[in-house]
Amino acid sequence: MSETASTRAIRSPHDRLSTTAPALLSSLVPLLSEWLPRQRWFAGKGRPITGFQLVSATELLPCAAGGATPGLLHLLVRAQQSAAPPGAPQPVPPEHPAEPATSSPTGPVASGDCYQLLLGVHSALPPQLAPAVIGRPAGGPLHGRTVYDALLDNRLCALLLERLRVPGRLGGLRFCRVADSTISSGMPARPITVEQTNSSVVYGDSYILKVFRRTAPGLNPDLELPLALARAKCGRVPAPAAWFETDPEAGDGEPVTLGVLQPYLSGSADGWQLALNALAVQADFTSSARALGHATAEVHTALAETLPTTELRRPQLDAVAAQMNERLVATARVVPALRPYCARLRTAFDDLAALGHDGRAWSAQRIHGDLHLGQTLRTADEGRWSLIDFEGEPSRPLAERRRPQPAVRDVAAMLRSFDYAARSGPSGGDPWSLEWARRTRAAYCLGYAEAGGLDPRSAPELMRAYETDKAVYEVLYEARHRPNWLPVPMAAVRRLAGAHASRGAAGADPGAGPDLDGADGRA
Ligand SMILES: Nc1ncnc2c1ncn2[C@@H]1O[C@H](COP(=O)(O)OP(=O)(O)O)[C@@H](O)[C@H]1O
Ligand SMILES: O=P(O)(O)O[C@H]1O[C@H](CO)[C@@H](O[C@H]2O[C@H](CO)[C@@H](O)[C@H](O)[C@H]2O)[C@H](O)[C@H]1O
Repeated sequence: MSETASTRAIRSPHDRLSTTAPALLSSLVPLLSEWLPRQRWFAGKGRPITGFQLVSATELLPCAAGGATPGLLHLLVRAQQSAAPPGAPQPVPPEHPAEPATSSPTGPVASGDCYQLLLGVHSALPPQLAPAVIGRPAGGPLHGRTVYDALLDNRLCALLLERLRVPGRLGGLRFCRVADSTISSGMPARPITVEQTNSSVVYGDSYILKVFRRTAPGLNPDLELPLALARAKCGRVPAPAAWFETDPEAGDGEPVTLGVLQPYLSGSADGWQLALNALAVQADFTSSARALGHATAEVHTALAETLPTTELRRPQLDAVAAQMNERLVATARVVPALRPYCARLRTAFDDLAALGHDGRAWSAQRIHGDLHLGQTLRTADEGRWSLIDFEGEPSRPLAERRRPQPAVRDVAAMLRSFDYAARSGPSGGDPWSLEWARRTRAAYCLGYAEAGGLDPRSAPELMRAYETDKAVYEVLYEARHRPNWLPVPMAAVRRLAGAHASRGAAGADPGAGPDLDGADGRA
């Protein structure tokens, strides 16, 4: 296993780590090799780790031996991985190559995903932190002490909040606070336990800090877009209060966004749970969906007003269609069940490309990029919808996620989510649930158009192409993360492929198409 500690990037307020970086990394390698692949947020599951590179290390609290209090170490570690071992079942490969590594004047930096780790270091770990243990290094500067996931230690999480309250630099990190935000001190910290892509900690009932786990150079859209929306006075997205990033003056290249603190919408419920609750008692969801359509359109309008927009003409539409096609081919290579539908699904992408052939232009803007019911919160008191998690699809490269795109891509993604809800749960996929999905989808589109968004019914080719692309993404996502869920996007694949067949054979079939009809104001 290879190990590289780029000492240039190792910063410590006490400059202790810079001299011990290689020994630190060597002592952590056996621990991380075992612990990292077990984490929900580890993106490279199924491929053996062949080496580590220590990109940066910062002591946030001294980790000196013999102390009664824990130390806190911030690390950025690149995990190098090979393909699956010979003879092992082939894992679903990553959808994209690892994010490009930051260049270094000392030479090329090894490729591989870069992860953010916050490590607690303690001589005598309290028993309640046993689930957080990573291991005990057998040598190096932390020899004999217990290293553990600091984001599960309320005391260390509280310290992180203190750092965010006071803007400034520490080692290789920079802590930033929005000018008019008031963050009180001493709020109790608790990690959240829901399934998520990153790791989040709630402070009191006031703030939530998301710590990005897989990092990439550049501004994370989950900071960029909420900041822009706050500037535009859009009240649909919690406005960031503080964040931290790598300090561009301490390292190379662009800052890497590492974590964002935003108001916690206490007592709110997420749209996924609300939709499942409605389905469980056969309740109507159209008024909620219509209101969610309003919220989505408001966010899109604000994004288009504050951030650059562009136009998609023939060359751009051709490129988008080609990219969708590539993803289809790549997914079918590893999910054989998709293969019989590829030819008919491809017609959706051909129709998208054809839109550019008559000289028309379509507008593109910054969008959410991974909109689904789990990214929506409805407040308990006012019943008002908010949108969260603007990171985009986590498996796509950052540059792609930050590109302007047609806003209907978010609409199509949300329509997929209503379909997911109707096909999950005990009665998933029964006729009543499917009719629930059809009405809910229509109400959402109606709300979106009412609040000024492009009426999705006026862009059926765009909608079908983006819905198909999303279903293909979901096929890969489920194959990789939740194989039991694969039938859900596969049902959509059959429907969307059937939409082509019925269009060719017998004209429009409302049961098989993108289901945009029926928005009859019953919401
Ligand atoms: N501002 C907020 N207020 C209340 N809960 C939130 C807020 N932001 C996130 N959450 C909760 O945290 C969960 C994870 O947040 P999310 O941003 O989706 O993280 P990830 O990108 O890691 O999946 C959400 O599903 C939601 O339950
Ligand atoms: O966790 P993220 O928010 O980053 O998003 C990823 O995981 C989602 C599942 O948690 C996944 O969403 C898919 O499943 C949802 C139900 O669990 C459903 O509502 C969505 O429509 C469906 O796409 C999302 O695609 C993925 O990027």
